[in-house]
Amino acid sequence: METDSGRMESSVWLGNKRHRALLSGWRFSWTELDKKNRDKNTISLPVSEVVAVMEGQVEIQPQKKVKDTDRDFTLFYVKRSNTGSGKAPLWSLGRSQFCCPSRDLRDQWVTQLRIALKTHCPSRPHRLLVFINPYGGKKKGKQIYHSTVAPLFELAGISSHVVVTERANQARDHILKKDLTGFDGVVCVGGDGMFSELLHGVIGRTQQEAGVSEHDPCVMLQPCDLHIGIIPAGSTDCVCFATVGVNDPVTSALHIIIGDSQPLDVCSVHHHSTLVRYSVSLVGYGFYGDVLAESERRRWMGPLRYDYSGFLVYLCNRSYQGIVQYLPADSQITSPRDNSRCLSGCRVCSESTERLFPRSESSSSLYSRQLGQYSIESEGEWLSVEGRFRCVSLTCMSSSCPRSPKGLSPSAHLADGTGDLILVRNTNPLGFLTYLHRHTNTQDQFDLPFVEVHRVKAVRFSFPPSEEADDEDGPKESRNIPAGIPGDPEMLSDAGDVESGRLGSQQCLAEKRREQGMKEKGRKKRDYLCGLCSSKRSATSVWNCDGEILPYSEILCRVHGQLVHLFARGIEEDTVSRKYHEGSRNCQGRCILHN
Ligand SMILES: Nc1ncnc2c1ncn2[C@@H]1O[C@H](COP(=O)(O)OP(=O)(O)OP(=O)(O)O)[C@@H](O)[C@H]1O
Repeated sequence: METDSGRMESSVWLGNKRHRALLSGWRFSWTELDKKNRDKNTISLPVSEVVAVMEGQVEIQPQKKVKDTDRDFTLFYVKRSNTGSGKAPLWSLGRSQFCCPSRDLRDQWVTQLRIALKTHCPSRPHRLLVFINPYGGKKKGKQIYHSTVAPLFELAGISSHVVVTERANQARDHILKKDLTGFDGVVCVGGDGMFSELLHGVIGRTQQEAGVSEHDPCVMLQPCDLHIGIIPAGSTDCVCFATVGVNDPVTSALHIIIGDSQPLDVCSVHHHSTLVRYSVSLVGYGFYGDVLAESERRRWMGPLRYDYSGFLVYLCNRSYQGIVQYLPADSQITSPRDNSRCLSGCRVCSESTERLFPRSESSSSLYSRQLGQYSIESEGEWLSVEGRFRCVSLTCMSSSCPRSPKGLSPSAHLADGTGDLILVRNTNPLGFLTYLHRHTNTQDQFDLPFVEVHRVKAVRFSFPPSEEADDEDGPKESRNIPAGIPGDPEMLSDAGDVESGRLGSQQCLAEKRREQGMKEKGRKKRDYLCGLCSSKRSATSVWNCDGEILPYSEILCRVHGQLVHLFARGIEEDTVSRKYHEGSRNCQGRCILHN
């Protein structure tokens, strides 16, 4: 046996096999030895992934059993298993039971490992406030928490205060108003709606305490200290998937236990001088707004309502007029088309931490200095795009989900202080279907003539002055001809109208009448299909903000870099993401795989 500060080595037994156990700094390993004392297999893990060290022979699954033997100790740790489906690895609770030659040595191992845990994992939570939505997803929130998560928290020595919600917004109000002294984090057991409640509560409370007005879009919001954990138990768990890589309660619970910390950009949405909501995944107008509005009317259908509504809205074939202004981010740093992916330990995001929070003697004083200087108007040049759009989307993350493993914007970063603005101009139904379908396969959804994507810091959406009250089928269709889009039949026919008008020949007029007749027919067909949707055919859509309908159409969105922290570490690398990088020609060595 050998010990010195932070290092310990000795023989131990696992079952009937002799091993050499070694604790060296931030790693603990055990190596099987053969009869001639030669090394066989080694298992090595970072101390930060040790969940607990217990004296005796301890089991917690299927139920807790403790045999208080003299020479044994049991180690619980994070174990990864590949799902084989290209997703990030699932985490489960690994367990190894060590037998030492003496009780003294056992006690030394337990002490040294616990000291190492304290030294190398200072940010683990000790006390958590947990909100369970009993009606989220398949209504299994309480069961998931009590049978799967609570035993893990107990094993790790985390005490939790559990609130089972009785109404919507109870979790948000609790965080805003109640005393939270002593809590190291808040956790939701539910879906994206529950996460959003915690997000609004945590940001709102932090700004109240700092005396910052959330309504001012130019204000520098105060970053939040209280971490947020998500135990996925909803029908949509996109935020969990995009920040952990899988929707699995055990994986998420283990990330919370070991105190992982993932900063996250948040987008504030304003209408004039009022804060409307915060968003982390999607602020979407047009198609995504219509699908949400449609699905809200069909809540009785359960999770199936999203597919059904998506299908109906697609058939309606709608597009909407608007002006999108955006403040571009520095394109020298990253671009939404650089084929990189924001994975665990992302260099782009950590360099952005340096940019957003440069080291200084007092970070708070730096913050207050920046507060006075920031102005959306003065930051660079706003660019403007006007036209008719199938959808306008802004996302602060890839927004990947099990159905769309690459997400809305595959190269978006979780914490670089930017969002990706995706503009899908009006196109024919087949073109739009191609765009939607590319979210589910490896093809580039931005490589289409009617799609553009920009990395941005802020976005404004408004209507052209003459369009606000107009109906979609009024004369404006011919007034606002979107910029020429090669290969788009619908756009080409509009451009043809203008050309024929200039020639003024009888032949062209006859041609134009024929085309208008066809358009009329097409419109009748669309009107019929729209009749299937419950909503009235309208000149404007609604905004879908992380699954909530916004009450305003004209909005200003601003991205706040690393405003909150989740108990997560981003998506761990898997074989699919490696293929994705290897296939890329534009990577320029910025993605973490090339670090
Ligand atoms: N006890 C409750 N009763 C009614 N609504 C609640 C309750 N607790 C939370 N909510 C609300 O329910 C909404 C949906 O919850 P959650 O996201 O957990 O489940 P979900 O099944 O994924 O949601 P969705 O119905 O949006 O798909 C949230 O917006 C939340 O505000």
